[in-house]
Amino acid sequence: MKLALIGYGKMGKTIHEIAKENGDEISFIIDKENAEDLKKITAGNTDVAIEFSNPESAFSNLSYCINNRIPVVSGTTGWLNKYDEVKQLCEEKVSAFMYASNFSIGVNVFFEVNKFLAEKMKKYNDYKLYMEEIHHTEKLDAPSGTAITLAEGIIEKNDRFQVVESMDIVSKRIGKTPGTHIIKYESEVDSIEIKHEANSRLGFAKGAYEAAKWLKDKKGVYSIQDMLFGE
Ligand SMILES: NC(=O)C1=CN([C@@H]2O[C@H](COP(=O)(O)OP(=O)(O)OC[C@H]3O[C@@H](n4cnc5c(N)ncnc54)[C@H](O)[C@@H]3O)[C@@H](O)[C@H]2O)C=CC1
Ligand SMILES: O=C(O)C1=N[C@H](C(=O)O)C[C@H](O)C1
Repeated sequence: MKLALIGYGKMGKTIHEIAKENGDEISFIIDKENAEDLKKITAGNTDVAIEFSNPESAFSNLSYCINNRIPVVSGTTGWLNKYDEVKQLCEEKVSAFMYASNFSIGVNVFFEVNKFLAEKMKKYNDYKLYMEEIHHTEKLDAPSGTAITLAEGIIEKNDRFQVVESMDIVSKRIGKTPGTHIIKYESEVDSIEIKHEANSRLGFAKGAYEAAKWLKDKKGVYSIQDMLFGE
C-alpha cells in the first residue's frame, strides 16, 4: 500500500520499519520541518495516512486528510476536545478515519477487563479507586490518552463515577517508560489491581499499521474495537 507518515518521531519511525518489512511504498514523510508538504498528499498518490504528531498539530493534519478524502489513522493523544468535530467532518466528506488512544492489542483487551471489573465493583463503595499511568519524560500530555479511555470505561460501567476530570489519575514521567497503566481498587481488607505494561513501542506501531491496512478501502468513522472485536 502507499502509506503517508504524518509525524516522524518515535512512533512514525517505528511504523516506517514495519512498512519497510512489508514492502509498502512510503508516499510522504511529514514532520515539523516540512509540515507544508502535507498539502502534497492526495488520494491519488496515497492509499492511507498514519498520523502520530503532537496535540497542537493533530487536528489540522486530520482535517486536511479528511477534507481530501485520504483515509487516516490517528494515534496522537491530547487533542480529543476536537474529536466530535473531526468525526462530523469525516461523515460530511464521506472519508475514513480511525482514532485509538492505544493501538496495542494488549491494551484493548485490558480496556475490556477494566470495564468488567468496574461493573463488578459498582456496589462496593468501601473500595477506593486508584489510577496511575507512567510514561517517558518526553510525553507532552497528561493524563495519557489510554488513562482517559480507562476512566471512560469505568464511568460507563459504574455510576459512582461521572466525569473523567473529577477522577484522580496519577501521572508519572520516568526515564524511557513506553507506557504502564494501573487500576487498583483498595479497601481496608484487601485490594485488586490490574496492570498493563508495554515492553516497547512495537505493539502500538503494529496495531496502527494493521489499522491502516484495514481502513484504507473503507468509508466512515471507526474505533479500534471495530477492527479487533467486530464481526
Ligand atoms: N495511540 C497510540 O497507540 C500511541 C499514541 N502515542 C501518541 O502519539 C503521539 C506521537 O508520539 P511519539 O511518536 O512518541 O512522539 P514524538 O515526539 O517522538 O514524535 C512526534 C513528531 O511529530 C512531529 N511534528 C510536530 N509538528 C508536526 C506537524 N505539524 N506535522 C507533522 N509532524 C509534526 C515532531 O517533530 C515529532 O517528530 C503522541 O501524542 C503520543 O502520546 C504514542 C504512542 C502510542
Ligand atoms: O506518548 C506515549 O508514548 C503514549 N501515548 C499514548 C497515551 O497517551 O495513552 C499511548 C501509549 O501509552 C504511549
